Amino acid sequence: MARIEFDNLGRWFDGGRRRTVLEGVSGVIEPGEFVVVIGRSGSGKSTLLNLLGGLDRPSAGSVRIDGDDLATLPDTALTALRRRRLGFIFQAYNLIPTLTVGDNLRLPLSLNRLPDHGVVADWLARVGLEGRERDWPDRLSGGEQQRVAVARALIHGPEVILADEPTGNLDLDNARRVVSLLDGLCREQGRTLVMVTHSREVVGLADRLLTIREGRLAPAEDAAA
Ligand SMILES: Nc1ncnc2c1ncn2[C@@H]1O[C@H](COP(=O)(O)OP(=O)(O)OP(=O)(O)O)[C@@H](O)[C@H]1O
Repeated sequence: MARIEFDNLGRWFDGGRRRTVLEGVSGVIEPGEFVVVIGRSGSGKSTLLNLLGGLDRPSAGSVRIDGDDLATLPDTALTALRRRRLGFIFQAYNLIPTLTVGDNLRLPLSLNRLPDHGVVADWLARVGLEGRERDWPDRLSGGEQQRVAVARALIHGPEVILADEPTGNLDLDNARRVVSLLDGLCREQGRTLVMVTHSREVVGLADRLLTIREGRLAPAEDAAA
């Protein structure tokens, strides 16, 4: 299972003047942990998540997954690692609108050369959407679309799930359902879950909290402050 180590991570953007978004962020996420990332709007949470998932490259420092530094992996190896070992969930669901629900779920299977053999139907049942395989994503409610996105993130058996405000567009009931599904499935299968959220309720479910304050990691002892 994947161990994520990040060391002295920095990310800045050079416009007219340099804008530092993250600085000196270090830590380790152990296999099977549920880690929640919190912090004010604009503090750098999504930036950190994108760096951990290899969707963005750091300006300084490193991210290692099982010792492999993402920055030194060739693009093809990084793509393969993201595709096989990571699953992503976003606030806006990001289902492919021109594919049915079933085909959205088949995509990570075919990208990883895994057979379907009832896997899609099985995952739809797990997220409470049995029989919706032939529906188009836009015929589903927001909560249903996000549950498809949960299934799509997990269906190929990735070791790590990275979720960026997965409940940001949902009402409270749907938010609770999506989070308990994700938490339950990840725990049942020993997957690591790293979730950015503004929800205090989600914080209570997590094993550990990372608080980002103006681009830096707050010390653990005052993380809840
Ligand atoms: N490509 C970019 N160029 C310039 N600035 C950027 C870029 N990407 C992000 N930023 C800036 O980095 C800061 C942190 O953004 P980030 O999305 O990580 O914050 P966040 O904590 O996830 O915020 P929110 O809770 O509002 O989603 C913001 O001020 C943002 O404008």
